[in-house]
Amino acid sequence: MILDQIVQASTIRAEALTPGHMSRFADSRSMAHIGRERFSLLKAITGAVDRNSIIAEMKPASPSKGHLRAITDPVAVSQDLIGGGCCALSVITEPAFFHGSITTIPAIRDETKVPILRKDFIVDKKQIEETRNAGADAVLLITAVLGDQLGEFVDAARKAGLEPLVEVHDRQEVRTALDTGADLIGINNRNLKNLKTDLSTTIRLAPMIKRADRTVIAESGVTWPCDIRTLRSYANGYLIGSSIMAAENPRRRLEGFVYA
Ligand SMILES: O=P(O)(O)OC[C@@H](O)[C@@H](O)c1c[nH]c2ccccc12
Repeated sequence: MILDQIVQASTIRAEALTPGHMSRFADSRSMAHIGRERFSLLKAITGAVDRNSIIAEMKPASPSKGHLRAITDPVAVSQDLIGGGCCALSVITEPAFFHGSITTIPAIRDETKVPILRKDFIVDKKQIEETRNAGADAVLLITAVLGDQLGEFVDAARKAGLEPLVEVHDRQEVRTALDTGADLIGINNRNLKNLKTDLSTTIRLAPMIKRADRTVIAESGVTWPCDIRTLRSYANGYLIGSSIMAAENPRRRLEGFVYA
């Protein structure tokens, strides 16, 4: 199963993280911590009034789609997406299966005046510290990966000054996620076991989350503006990667979602 392989590779990388590695992105101007202003993902999602809240994802490749877009100039890509009206950026940092890199975050952070979400398979608390030092504002925590450790990781993220976005895919995972007190819950429409997407996952799970007064992000499989219209009464925001990255003009594709 692909998820097991990705988690295994992430675990090996995380075990190799040393304190020197974790602080290698620290801002030289302020020694231990980066000087970048902080941006709230929750506020960015719930604060948009005249547009849809889109988290645009910088993703070079994926196990399901293969090559999407070479990101040779991350600053240019991120500025293009911000110009297109996204409320936040998601940066995939997983190297082996998604061709991402943690270095993309420090490369763009000083120019980026929207929240930055680090998207990876977090399995070790050392990665939380690494995420903060890289300059991210929020971190993805996957319920299917962390299981009963989820609560601990939510607390660790908050302690590090990061907003956790907790990812779920079924009812049991929603219950686990709600128990941690997480404010932001991402419903992954993609089944990580067979990589198939089904937008009705959001329609099925969102009411449980809204009833608990939490914010819902619809993740994966949003391909066209009509998908936003389908999910509008269920989700507060949308996380979109492949459709934007594979478009000939990513900014224009993003604008279609923002103003759908
Ligand atoms: O490219 P899409 O179908 O728009 O999906 C984006 C995002 O939801 C997807 O990349 C994703 C959701 N959860 C993840 C966990 C790890 C890596 C990637 C992901």
